[in-house]
Amino acid sequence: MPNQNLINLRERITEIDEQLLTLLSKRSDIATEVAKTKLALHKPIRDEIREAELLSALIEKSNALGLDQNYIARVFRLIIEDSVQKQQKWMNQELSSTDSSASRVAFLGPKGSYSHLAARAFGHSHFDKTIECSCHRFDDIFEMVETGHAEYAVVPIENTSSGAINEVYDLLQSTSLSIVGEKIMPIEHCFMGIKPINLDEITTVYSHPQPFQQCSQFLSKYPHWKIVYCESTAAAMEMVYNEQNSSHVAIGSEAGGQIYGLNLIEKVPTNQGQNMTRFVVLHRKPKTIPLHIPTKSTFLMATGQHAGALVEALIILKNHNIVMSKLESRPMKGNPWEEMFYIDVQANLISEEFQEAITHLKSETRFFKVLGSYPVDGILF
Ligand SMILES: C=C(O[C@@H]1C=C(C(=O)O)C=C[C@H]1O)C(=O)O
Repeated sequence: MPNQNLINLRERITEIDEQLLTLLSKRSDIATEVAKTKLALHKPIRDEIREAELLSALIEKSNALGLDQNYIARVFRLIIEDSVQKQQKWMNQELSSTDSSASRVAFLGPKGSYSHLAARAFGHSHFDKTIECSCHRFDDIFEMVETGHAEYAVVPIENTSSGAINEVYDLLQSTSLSIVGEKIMPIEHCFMGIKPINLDEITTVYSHPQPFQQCSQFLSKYPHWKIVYCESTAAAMEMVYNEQNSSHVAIGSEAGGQIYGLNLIEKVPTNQGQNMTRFVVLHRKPKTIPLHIPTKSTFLMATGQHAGALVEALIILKNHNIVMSKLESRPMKGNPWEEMFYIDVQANLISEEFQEAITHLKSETRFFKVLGSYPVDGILF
């Protein structure tokens, strides 16, 4: 016979839990109202400043109430994450009911940049009509898609010579968008000019610092060339076109140069034989990829800070026979001494083994989020 005191106490807990549920449901309804307002105001769903203010106020209050602040931070991060997901889902439904036939693709401009070429290649291979949305900054690209001003974003994530593009990794931490494709583009630098000339006729070379760095060995053979740094390879090509001086050339892509009416003079060898950039395609809704298509998935996780925490998480992948193809880490937003891990695996979100691994990983990590499953190298399903 259970003790009456215990029964009474449990009744009180049950009652409080029910009140918590009602409050969570009320909070969630208000979040949908917030999403409606944001859609009307063209604002993105996620507001990191508001989240940080909310969390620090709650942590302060939790101290005063004698509650553990890590526990409170974890609980409220989960509540906020759920609220963001719900709002994004609601916004997706609204936007898909007013979808236009043309697809808008956002990328880092200006036109003629390598990102533009990647966005264009993606658009051409998937839609009848693409509207190109050139943006000045990476966060503008994410915002365009989050707010429904564009359907897809094409952003570079890593380059074989210069490594990870940290700004993009950091934006992936807080975005509500999903990765739905990847595209690996060879980056071939070319001398582009207003007419074909011999290399010894060149006097001035325009480009972005990166191509200069990537081609430095070849360029050192021509020490008399004047080097002029520009904001982008596209800006360099525009400059050469505007000057109409045949001894001035730009280093950029052949296709980018054609946009500015320039001709290919010669390809420029890079110091490292193969120069490639991997782009990812982002969309508001995740895609389901059939199991027979070779698929990759990317997820984020933050492990606990005890010894061997990362190893334990990776062993879960091994135990489920999941091959990891990439591991990157970046400081966690709002918590710079903790690391967020970005992991690419050769697995499909709908596969049984990956689902099982996810269940285990969720129980072993402090934060876990799948960014998406997508066909290997470029084919958007
Ligand atoms: C509800 C909002 O949207 C998002 C969700 C939040 C929350 O659930 O508290 C806070 C900020 C936003 O990232 C909001 O902007 O207030």
